[in-house]
Amino acid sequence: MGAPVVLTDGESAALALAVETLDAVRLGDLRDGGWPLHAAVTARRAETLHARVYDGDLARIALPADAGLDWLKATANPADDLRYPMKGPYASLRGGSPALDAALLLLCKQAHLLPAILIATLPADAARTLARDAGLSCESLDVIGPILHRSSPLLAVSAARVPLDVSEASRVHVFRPRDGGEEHYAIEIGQPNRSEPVLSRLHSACFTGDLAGSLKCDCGPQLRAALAQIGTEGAGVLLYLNQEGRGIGLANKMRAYQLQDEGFDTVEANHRLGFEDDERDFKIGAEILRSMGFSSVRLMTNNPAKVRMMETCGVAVAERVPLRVGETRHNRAYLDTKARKSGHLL
Ligand SMILES: Nc1nc2c(ncn2[C@@H]2O[C@H](COP(=O)(O)OP(=O)(O)OP(=O)(O)O)[C@@H](O)[C@H]2O)c(=O)[nH]1
Ligand SMILES: [Zn+2]
Repeated sequence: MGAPVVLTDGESAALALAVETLDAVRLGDLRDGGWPLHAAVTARRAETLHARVYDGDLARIALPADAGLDWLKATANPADDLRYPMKGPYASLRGGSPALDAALLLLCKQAHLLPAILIATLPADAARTLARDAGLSCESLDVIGPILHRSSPLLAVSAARVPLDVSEASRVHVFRPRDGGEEHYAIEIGQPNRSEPVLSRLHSACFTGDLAGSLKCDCGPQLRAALAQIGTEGAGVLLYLNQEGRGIGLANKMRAYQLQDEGFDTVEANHRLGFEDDERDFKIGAEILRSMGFSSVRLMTNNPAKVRMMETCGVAVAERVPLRVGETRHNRAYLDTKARKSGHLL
């Protein structure tokens, strides 16, 4: 929404705004407050900006006195990186704790905004008063930090029979994270035996591939092939996880596609935007399977990270079932990059 958020760590506080949704009026208000301002970006974005990283996976960047809205937007958004390659030089801050910045960057990612924030630092007492007077959300790092850093427990909300073309004996289950995040779905086909490895697919949402028939990826054919195979075998589960764009959201995936049209590959594009190669939380899939009574799977995937994460989360992978379908001349380079950089198996 672009509303400011106040986050305190006891003594000091950050009054923070996502750069993506910042406007000139709010920037003016923040400058008028007279508090020290800085920006925070992820280490991935800092790398592209040639800013020094002193804080692990993020960088706190000093705000030049004359830095306006354009400077901040360009710092957050790589859309103009090639047109304005000489942004900066950026001076990174060091010393002090970056814990508030880290939590705020996570909040940005969860809102599917570009991970870049403008932060005013002020004493906690003053921040609490300001939040109360202005009706702003005021959170404490003690409370919100642990919630941001772990995945939210899921609630099984509802389930019903939905006859599908691949099998009439299908049920759709809906799961809702308790923190109000995206819902996820499970399609259960037939009556899988809970005491044996279940044929399953963890599918990540891809609006362009699943629904629109995009040739840039292999998601649509993978979705249909997995359902068809489960239907043919007569029993299994397809999890449809709403982690669009490997967890960065559709708006950012389209930004990544724009960068890909400029010549960057799928991994480089994510990094330039400030994201990791893959921002998905694979634990969710394992949790849903366990809650449905499954402890062992025959996992349909080419992605070894999914296999590892399943095992780590207590779901044994009895077999990896390859899922190689949907190669086109548009996605050949994309699939090669995934094999080369993300370890996908061919
Ligand atoms: N950020 C980003 N996401 C993409 C891109 N292309 C596809 N996606 C998303 O990637 C997800 C699918 O992940 P993939 O890496 O293709 O495959 P996987 O799920 O890791 O592995 P498999 O199980 O073998 O399919 C979906 O959420 C897509 O929306 C891209 O270029 N950039
Ligand atoms: Zn896709």
